[in-house]
Amino acid sequence: MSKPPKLKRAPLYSERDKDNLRWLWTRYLRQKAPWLFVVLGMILVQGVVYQQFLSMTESGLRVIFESGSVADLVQVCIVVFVLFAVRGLMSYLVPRVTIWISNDAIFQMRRDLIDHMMRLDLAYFERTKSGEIIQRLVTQTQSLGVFVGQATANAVRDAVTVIIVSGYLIWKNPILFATAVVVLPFIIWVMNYVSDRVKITQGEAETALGEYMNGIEETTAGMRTVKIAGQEGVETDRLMKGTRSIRDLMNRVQITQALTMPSIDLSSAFVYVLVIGGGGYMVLSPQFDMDGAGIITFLLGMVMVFDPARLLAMFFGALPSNLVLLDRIRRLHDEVPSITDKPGATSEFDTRGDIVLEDVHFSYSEDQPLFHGLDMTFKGGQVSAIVGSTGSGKTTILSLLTRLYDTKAGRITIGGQPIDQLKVQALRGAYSVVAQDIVIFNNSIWENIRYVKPEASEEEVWQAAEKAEIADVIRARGGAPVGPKGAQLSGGQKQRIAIARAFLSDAPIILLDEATSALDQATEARIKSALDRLTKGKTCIVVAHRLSSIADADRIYVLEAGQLVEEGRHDQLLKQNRLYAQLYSAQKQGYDKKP
Ligand SMILES: Nc1ncnc2c1ncn2[C@@H]1O[C@H](COP(=O)(O)OP(=O)(O)OP(=O)(O)O)[C@@H](O)[C@H]1O
Repeated sequence: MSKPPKLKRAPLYSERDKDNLRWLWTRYLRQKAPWLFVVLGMILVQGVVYQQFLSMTESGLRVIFESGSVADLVQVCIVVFVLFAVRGLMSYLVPRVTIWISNDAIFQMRRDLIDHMMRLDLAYFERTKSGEIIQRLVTQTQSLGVFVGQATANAVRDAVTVIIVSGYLIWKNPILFATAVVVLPFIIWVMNYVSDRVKITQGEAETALGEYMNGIEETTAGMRTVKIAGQEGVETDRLMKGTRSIRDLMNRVQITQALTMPSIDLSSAFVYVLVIGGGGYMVLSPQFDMDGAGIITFLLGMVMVFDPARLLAMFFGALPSNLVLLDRIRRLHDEVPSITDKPGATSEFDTRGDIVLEDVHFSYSEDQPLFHGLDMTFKGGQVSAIVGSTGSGKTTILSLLTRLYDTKAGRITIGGQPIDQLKVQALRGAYSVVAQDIVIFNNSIWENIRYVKPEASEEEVWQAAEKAEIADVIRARGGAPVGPKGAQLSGGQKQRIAIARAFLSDAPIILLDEATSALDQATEARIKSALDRLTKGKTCIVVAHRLSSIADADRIYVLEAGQLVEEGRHDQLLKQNRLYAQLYSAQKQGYDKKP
């Protein structure tokens, strides 16, 4: 086995952890403060019950050793029974309240994370592995919630028991107690050692788990490609590598945590020996006021301190892992969306006006500039087409128009109004998009169409389906779900669902990004006439590879590596005999050659 890398020290309770805990408290727990006080009250009762139990035991023992009165003994037994009944009741009520508090905190945390995630920019999802997001929303919130609720309440109960019982023991016999706690520095040292290592390794384990989940997501989503390419072995190896590293890291975390218990056990054995030895000496020596009942009670007290102390040690062993989880969750919360409504943003704009790009600069990353000074005008009410070689930036223009990304410089206006002065929802609501990556849910086709307009009537949905030539497929399939991501549908059927959605939402601006690329020519021709009806009188921007499909566009823009190199109508561009004409004749030859 390779040697694990040397671990850096990570403070148990850093400034960031303090800040995260404050955040957790103010957001999710402070509102429940009255209930937390109730829990604390019940925990205090439990602690006092223990102290009373000790005191009653001592009295009971004295009754046995000294007075021998059966009536007194019965009385002591009844009180001890009542004390434990009270403790039992508290042991039922405390988890009841804390389970409710923790599950509600998990619920609120998940709700906030979902809300926040929905506001984040598309860019966040394009750089973050989906496994990581799933992990935060599912497992990390769950573990943290349980820890915050039940584990913390138990730890407080244990701490209260330790404090009250120790206080009682100190009051009874400070010298013997001081003798018993000489092992304390050793326990503290072990706890520090454990938490340092757990904290670092837990962070690595969470990252590995996120990658593993992401791997599963990618492999299952791409199973068609995996199978056709015969890459099952490669994918198995990839996932196994993930599981192996999770196993190794979890071994490291848990083996380190397991160090806590034996060291506590060893310390407790040491303490018992000291108490029996020291206490025995005190009983035997006349200069101390200590009798047999006293030393038995003291030993019992030490047992009662050590059990909760062991549990407290376990709690502190698990604390660093949970601080790591809290930090991961907080980091998702700290992601700031940049595409939001500006102050004074309006929903009022001329959706039928011209869409103008003025001196637009944009790049996905600093080292790969895409547009530097792009000017374009998409006339309101007309059909404009963008063509160009692959990767020239066609789809990116549509992403900028819908503010999935913002320009780095320059501006985009609709009807003269800059789009970043508009409410994002109002802007996006003005578009119907039929794109290449169609999102299909595992629901019926009918429900999939209705997704864009849940309030639509049954008739409207059917009309849209008829126009997009998908109604027959709906009749044939009935309400059967279409499989995850529409796996049971053909590419053309998915495209027709997207087109039906565009018909249904009936937005004033239509963006078609390779909208008919997966259709056969006969269906494309039929849908083309429906699309012509859909786009009539509306502003329509079409991104197309198949140039024949945009020959009648009012204006065609030709892009090359982010630069606008030509623009005009189809016949004008053919006459210019430059890039467009070359692309067109290359495609035409390709079609002509086809049998
Ligand atoms: N989300 C992204 N993050 C980083 N780079 C991206 C992203 N999307 C696209 N790119 C890059 O930006 C460039 C333009 O991409 P875009 O999708 O706009 O091209 P396109 O002309 O629509 O191509 P195609 O015809 O192949 O669909 C490409 O080099 C692409 O690799």
